[in-house]
Amino acid sequence: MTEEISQNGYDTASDLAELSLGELELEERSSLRRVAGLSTELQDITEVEYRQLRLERVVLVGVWTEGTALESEASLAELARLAETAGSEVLEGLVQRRDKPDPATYVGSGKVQELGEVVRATGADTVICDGELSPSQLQQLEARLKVKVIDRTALILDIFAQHARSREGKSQVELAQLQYLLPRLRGWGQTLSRQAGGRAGGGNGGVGLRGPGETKLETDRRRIRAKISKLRKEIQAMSVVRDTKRGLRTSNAVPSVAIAGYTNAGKSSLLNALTGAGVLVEDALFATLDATTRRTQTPEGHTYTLTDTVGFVRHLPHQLVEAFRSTLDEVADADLVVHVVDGADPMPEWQVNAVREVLGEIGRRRDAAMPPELVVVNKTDATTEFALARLRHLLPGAVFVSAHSGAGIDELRERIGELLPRPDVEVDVLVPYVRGELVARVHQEGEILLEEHTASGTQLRARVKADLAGALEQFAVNGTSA
Ligand SMILES: Nc1nc2c(ncn2[C@@H]2O[C@H](COP(=O)(O)OP(=O)(O)OP(=O)(O)O)[C@@H](O)[C@H]2O)c(=O)[nH]1
Ligand SMILES: [Mg+2]
Repeated sequence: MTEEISQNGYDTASDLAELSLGELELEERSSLRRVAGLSTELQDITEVEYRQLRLERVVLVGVWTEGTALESEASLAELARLAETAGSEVLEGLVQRRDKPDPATYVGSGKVQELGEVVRATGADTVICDGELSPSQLQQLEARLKVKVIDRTALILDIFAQHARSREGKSQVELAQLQYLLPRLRGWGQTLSRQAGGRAGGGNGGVGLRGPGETKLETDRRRIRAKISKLRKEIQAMSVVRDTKRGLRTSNAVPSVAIAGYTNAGKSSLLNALTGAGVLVEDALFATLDATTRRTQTPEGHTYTLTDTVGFVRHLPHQLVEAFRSTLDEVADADLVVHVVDGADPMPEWQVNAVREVLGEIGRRRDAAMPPELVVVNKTDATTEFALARLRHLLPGAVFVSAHSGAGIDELRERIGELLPRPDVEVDVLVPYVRGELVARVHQEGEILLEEHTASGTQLRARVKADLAGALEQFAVNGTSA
């Protein structure tokens, strides 16, 4: 039977594995297990009414192929948060232990019936699967369950579609959605047009259906392909503007720091704590989709830029990585990546690995080395000493901060200052007082080794970047400016 698995296939290194596996009987392993505490909690009756108007009622289902029971539940809990972020009400979460997802129906075909019973009992109108399903898996599940079925990828794309604000962000999301839809066009075209019925239009097709809109779903692939290439060109044109802006910053020799990390880790909060930027902070996944750049200074007074970026998630749909290329390039082109980790998360190492995976993917695609990484554990105010000790051990060299209380922020400023590229050209110059702006630049961008005010100007020995060295060359003392 495909649904049974060999016992030693799951002996992971984790010390949790033994305990949780030991508790599970073989038979129970392949059954659908209810994950407790997943249902969306409603605050009061008015909220119930409000939600029922616009929300989907969803049942989540995951296939647990590896790792511990705890991990599989954490994965489904994250899916629940994603579903809620997209505006769904989570009624039930189920996990099936299996070697690998069933090629035909994702969960074992015998379990589809059980799942169907749960769907009917709870009155759900949508099933969300914790993975990326093939077009035919989606089709077959929908046919058997008689409700809409979407996968994790569609869910994440949906959240991005809801949160995109800028024209560039909207185009990027639409590109990703169309790429996702293209191979699924036939299967979805039938079921969607029937099920979405009267709710079509106004971008209100519900979870997984917002964005490109149904009329487009029913057009043929050629038109979608045409739209895809049009969007690609638009995004390309917009990223030229961005590159120019970035180019200006680099030619000014202002080092750049990119803040990357798992969604909801506190990246925007950290940007605010470091610069007082006032960027949107929200307890929601993927609150930030547009990169915000602010200038700030190291404790020594050197200016650098800090850019807040879109958050990552486990199994970030590759269509999004592709579509958000220009945004993610901010990270790849930075002089330093500040990798923010949510210290209060129950499985922070998952977050770290997922983020490093995406960073690695960006690096591979560009075939270039990624900038150095400074790991910052945030939310130290909201976690235990024990969890922090564990993280100190797991992430040597990390800085521990709380964007809320401000603890550790000064140390973080110092560490960033230390890790920024050092100016590498030593100059020995006498700058006339009328060129005070050059002296100011040396103070801002360079490192002063010696400064003296003489009758004919400011005498400076300093380390600066090549472009500033060029501007100072005319004032070199004894012609030794390099
Ligand atoms: N307790 C505590 N909560 C924090 C801290 N920093 C951020 N948060 C909270 O964590 C949530 C997410 O913060 P954001 O700054 O929006 O996180 P983000 O990484 O920018 O999230 P996305 O843009 O959605 O990927 C918010 O509810 C913040 O108030 C902190 O130091 N301590
Ligand atoms: Mg943010």
